Amino acid sequence: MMSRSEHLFSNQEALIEALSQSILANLQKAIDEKGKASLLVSGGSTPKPLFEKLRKALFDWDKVTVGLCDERWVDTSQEESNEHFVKKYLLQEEAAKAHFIGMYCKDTDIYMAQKVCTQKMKEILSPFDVLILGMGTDAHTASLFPENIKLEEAFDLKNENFCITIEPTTAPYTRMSLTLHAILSAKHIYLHFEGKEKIAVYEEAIGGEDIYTMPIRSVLNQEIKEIEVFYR
Ligand SMILES: O=C(O)[C@H](O)[C@@H](O)[C@H](O)[C@H](O)COP(=O)(O)O
Repeated sequence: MMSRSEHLFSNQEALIEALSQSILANLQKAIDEKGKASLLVSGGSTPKPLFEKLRKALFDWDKVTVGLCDERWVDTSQEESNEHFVKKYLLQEEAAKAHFIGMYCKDTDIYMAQKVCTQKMKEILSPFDVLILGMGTDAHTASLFPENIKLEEAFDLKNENFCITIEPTTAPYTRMSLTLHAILSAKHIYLHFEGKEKIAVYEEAIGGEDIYTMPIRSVLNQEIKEIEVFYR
């Protein structure tokens, strides 16, 4: 049976240090095996200090391609864009040498974009080596929001689409999200969250079954892949 491994920290510095070391070690393993690595990251406010740490690491960043777990469908010049966020906080200093493949395609209708994104990700980023998820206090992960009409399709492991459009009813912006199938295809999956409120959400998530009310459960309570939880 696959499991969750939990890494609980008492302060942010120790968490970021351990998480960044673990991520870099797994990227290095991929580079040793196949000469390149892919790193899928999430948006939100939590990853900022992690990105600021990672970007300083002396590493073969030119062998790394960075992609996204989800994107808000706004122009990449806007602060709300995850592409904007990743370019601003991760792809700097040493990590400026990394390659980047975003989800947003300017002149494509978002529903067509599902196909374009899936194709791009399968060709360039897959197999995913390292994937880092976040979690909202409503128990969403990537852009898989609770009680959303698209969740059934997003959770269907026979659905080979990597990307799905979601219109959250509880959060702004139409989104593009990785599907569960895409998330669980990653070799190393991390969940990173911080704060008491999210710890309570996490405890509730691992204690229950309904993945539609708490989408993070689809990742936490499955037996296909191990998930490493870094939290404080
Ligand atoms: O683009 C997004 O919205 C994210 O990828 C999302 O899934 C995020 O990880 C959580 O919302 C947590 O966000 P915070 O770190 O801001 O709480």
